[in-house]
Amino acid sequence: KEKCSAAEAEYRDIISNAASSDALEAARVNCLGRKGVLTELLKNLKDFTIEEKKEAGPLGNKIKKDLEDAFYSKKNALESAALNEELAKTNIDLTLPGWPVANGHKHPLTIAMDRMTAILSKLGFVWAEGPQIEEEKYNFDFLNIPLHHPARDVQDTLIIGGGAKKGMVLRSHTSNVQVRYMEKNKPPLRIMSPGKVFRRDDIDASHSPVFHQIEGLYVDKNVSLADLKSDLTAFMKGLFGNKAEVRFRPSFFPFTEPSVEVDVKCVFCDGKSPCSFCKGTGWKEMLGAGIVHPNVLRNVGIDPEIYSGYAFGMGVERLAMLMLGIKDIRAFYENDLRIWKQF
Ligand SMILES: CNC(=O)COc1cccc(Nc2cc(Cl)ccn2)c1
Repeated sequence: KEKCSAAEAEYRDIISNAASSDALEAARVNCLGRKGVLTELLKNLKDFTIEEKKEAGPLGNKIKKDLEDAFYSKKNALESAALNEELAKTNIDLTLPGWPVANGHKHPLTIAMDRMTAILSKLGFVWAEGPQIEEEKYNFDFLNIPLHHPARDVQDTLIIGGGAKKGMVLRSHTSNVQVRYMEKNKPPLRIMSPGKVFRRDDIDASHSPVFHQIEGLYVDKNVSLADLKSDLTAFMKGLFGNKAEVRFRPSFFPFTEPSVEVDVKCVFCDGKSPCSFCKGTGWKEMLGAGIVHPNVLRNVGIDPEIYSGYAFGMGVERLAMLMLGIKDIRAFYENDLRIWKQF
């Protein structure tokens, strides 16, 4: 009993004065290791009587446990002291938050395009694509746009040079896809053609030489303005919500007769207070449409006596600017993260 207490006192002293974890570990082995001082002392227990063991056993184990705890807590203290000393030397503040990980997201034009094509595909329109560099005949002639039509003037359309590319233009709408599709497929057909289109426009807040459009075309038997009105109303309600009000106004396009402009009631004002969105008219023009002109059907070999169809076209930037409240079309192409981080 005296020897154990003496050993305990001695090692408590060694522990409290231990200057390094190596010295501490060496002392632990000397005391509690296989050949340790205390281990050797406790081996004497086996020669004691049952009575003596009853008292000495628990006492010996308590001393052993207390010393183990003392070694352990001193080891912790030495290590954390060493770490704090290390940290004190550097000026790294470990409590600072980490760098925020910026989550990417789709470009707003892609978001707008996805929304429009998702609604149109639910309305049964199949996605069709075609060339951006197009023959004049598919961009103009087949669409009943006569040679003298201003749309064909060089100031409106980007003409690709002579040589092999003679008579080629950068398409000014995606109608070329519809024309090519009608040449190869017989009615009934119901297609949409999203894509990039080009105009000879100087870039400013509301014009860009490159922008995006979606066109739709439905050709079948007995297609009428009623089909056009119900389908486009569904499309507008899909885009602006079920409560959206839609208005059809007469218009003109060489490739449709009759032609209409489709307006949506202004969502920001009731049309009374002057609002920048609808210029106080209470309505916002969203897309153009019409019944496909019989000449166009004839040009692609579809008999207008048997078949009829409607078509429509809509700008994507226009919708994206409305959806996001963006005033300047150039924002879509300048990739200024200060803008796009807001969405
Ligand atoms: C941005 N686009 C607009 O404001 C108006 O676009 C429109 C209007 C009416 C019809 C069409 N497309 C079309 C295509 C064929 Cl193949 C035949 C007849 N029409 C595009």
